[in-house]
Amino acid sequence: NWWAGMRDSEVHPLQRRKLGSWHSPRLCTPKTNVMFLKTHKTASCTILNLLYRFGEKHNLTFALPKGYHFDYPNFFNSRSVKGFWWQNGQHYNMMSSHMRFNRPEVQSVMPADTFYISILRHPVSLAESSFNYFHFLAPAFKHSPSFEDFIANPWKYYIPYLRFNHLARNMLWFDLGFDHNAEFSLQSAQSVVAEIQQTFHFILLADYFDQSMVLLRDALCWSLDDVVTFRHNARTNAKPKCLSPAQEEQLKKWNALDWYLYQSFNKTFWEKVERFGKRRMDKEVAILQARREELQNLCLLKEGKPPKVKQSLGQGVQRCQTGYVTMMKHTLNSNLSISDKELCSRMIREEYEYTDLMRKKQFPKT
Ligand SMILES: Nc1ncnc2c1ncn2[C@@H]1O[C@H](COP(=O)(O)OS(=O)(=O)O)[C@@H](OP(=O)(O)O)[C@H]1O
Repeated sequence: NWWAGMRDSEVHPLQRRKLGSWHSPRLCTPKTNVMFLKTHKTASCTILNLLYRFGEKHNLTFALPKGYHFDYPNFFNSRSVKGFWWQNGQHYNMMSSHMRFNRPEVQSVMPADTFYISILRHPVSLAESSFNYFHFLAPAFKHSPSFEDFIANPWKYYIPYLRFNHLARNMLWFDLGFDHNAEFSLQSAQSVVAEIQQTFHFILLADYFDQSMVLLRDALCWSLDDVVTFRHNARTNAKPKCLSPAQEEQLKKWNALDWYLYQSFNKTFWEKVERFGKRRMDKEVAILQARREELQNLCLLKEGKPPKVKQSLGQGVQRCQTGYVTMMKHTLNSNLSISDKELCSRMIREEYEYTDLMRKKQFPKT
């Protein structure tokens, strides 16, 4: 594909038509009002990075928290948006920091034509990531000698409604604003999924990150480089340690609400892929990966590169290890040109630093 590495700006509009779907899926207007519900341990920092980059590039305004989240784990309240009350009638384009979703409050802050997105991850790999990352925060994890012990007998360590214990059980359900300790019933799970489908226009899957980016780009009518990312917030010490099928089943049972949620949106995700076209998807994923590779080679020191993660259409669970986390940090190549340095710095900028920067831009005096 001779155009694989091209930036959109380098492609003449007439050529775009010839290139087909990747460069010009249809005559569309890029969406600039986007609400991203940032769920936990789901590649959400990687998505946040691309949203901040897009916002910065197009001078968009963000509904920002006073710190780095909207008073999490409490339900979102418009009062936790910096400046919302004293800047009466403030219009925001984007909102993307951690929160516990609360639809009416979010809708009171965001414009009516906002495009709502969120991201889920397979509950087995999510639980493992959460156990490692939140080991000292979630009481249930803190009191478990090991992940295996926790899986074998979660009720020994888990007290419902203890602050931060939601990180140990059905945390996606919690982040989406529902009761993560509720008994599973098909009827109520179906009605929650229906409610989420009514609110959110697209639910991405971390396990199929690249496919998610292709669909997101299509839905938002954005350019290729807008959705090319480096992996953020990844562990450096992730040695693979497989869980047995029985342990995986136990985790799915323990997180029955999240498992139902994941299965439901996994189904609709692949229906979307079907409509998009499987061959078209494969082609566009390849283009995305080639561009990421190109940008990694340009931007990152070799030893700072994130590990390659294999993603294939048929594969679900990413099996992992236990232990305590150290996070991967990207390091820029030296001697980049000024413009490349700017581009690369944006791509590696972490959540806190980027949030501070956007806050400074929007509130220069505070
Ligand atoms: N591109 C891409 N594809 C797949 N997975 C990815 C990607 N980017 C980040 N990650 C993984 O997401 C985990 C971090 O998630 P978050 O950024 O949501 O964490 S946080 O809740 O904001 O702390 C963390 O998972 P674990 O490494 O398993 O802990 C990251 O490795």
